[in-house]
Amino acid sequence: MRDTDANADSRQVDLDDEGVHWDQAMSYGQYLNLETLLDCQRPLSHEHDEMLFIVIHQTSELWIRLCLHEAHGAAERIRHGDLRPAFKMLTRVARIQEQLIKAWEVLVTLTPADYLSFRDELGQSSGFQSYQYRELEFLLGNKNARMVEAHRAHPHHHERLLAVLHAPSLYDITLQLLGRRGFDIPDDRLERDWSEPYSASSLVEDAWREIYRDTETHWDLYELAEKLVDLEYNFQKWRFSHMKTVERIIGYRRGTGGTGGVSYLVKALDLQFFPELWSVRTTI
Ligand code: HEM
Ligand SMILES: N[C@@H](CC(=O)c1ccccc1NC=O)C(=O)O
Repeated sequence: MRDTDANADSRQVDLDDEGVHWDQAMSYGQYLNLETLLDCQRPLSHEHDEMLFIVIHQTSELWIRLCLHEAHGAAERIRHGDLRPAFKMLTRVARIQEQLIKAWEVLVTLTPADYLSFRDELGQSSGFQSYQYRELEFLLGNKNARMVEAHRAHPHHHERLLAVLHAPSLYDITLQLLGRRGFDIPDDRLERDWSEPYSASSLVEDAWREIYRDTETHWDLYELAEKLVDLEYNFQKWRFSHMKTVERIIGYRRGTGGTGGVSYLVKALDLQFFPELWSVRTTI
């Protein structure tokens, strides 16, 4: 049976009725700088799957860019005790992290042989050199001055990483807020060499215990604690998925960045951002 004219019409939007602006001063592509963006995918090999590898990394870097924007914004609000906008930003970070975690499902469609077909092209480059990832780790509180060395050749990235290394992390800022709210936070957690890794304190755990036990009184601090736990929980999920994906794709080969590969990624799973927010769960 042939389609009637009416049926055929219903399969197309009538653009004349819509009032579409055909000639725009500012176009979609201009606003989003699409020509530049879509000119950034330059595979080095002729292997079909290298495009996937590039796009996964580039989209991840874009999401991390937004995570940094939101997490810096949240830190600034927490510094001023303005928690509601901080919650909104931290919730957004958690949603972005879900996207980053989901992306592994696309990447695992790459078989070991697919990846090995262009791996040599990568030389000694590695995710280890992701300056945005390192900034996010520093901002959340995983401080390690040696990680900055990998960025010596790029003064701009090097300087920025040093600045974030030497600034209080999201957790340091949170503990300062707890101090201002009357909790007994040790002086050496309120002011210290911020470039040093944070070490857990039983007084800080006591403070979180009080907040978790009496949520009615400390509702906003309890909510802040849970937002931070969401963030760390998602971060660990990302690290774990990365480690398992790497194991699935390159097995126990060494990494292009010079580490042991999977063994290095397993060690990174032990690094905690907000230690007392986890330990308090045993003592509450
Ligand atoms: C086939 C896919 C991948 C493989 C085989 C792989 C492998 C590795 C290995 C072996 C390391 C350890 C450093 C080294 O020696 O190279 C590493 C680190 C890293 N990779 Fe990947 N990776 C893959 C995909 C990704 C993706 C999609 C991202 C997203 C941005 C990413 C981000 C990172 C980061 C940030 C590090 C540093 C982690 C840290 O220092 O804790 N990797 N990767
Ligand atoms: N470290 C990876 C290489 C790698 O994955 C990579 C190389 C260049 C740019 C990003 C990468 N992704 C994450 O580490 C490997 O050993 O195969």
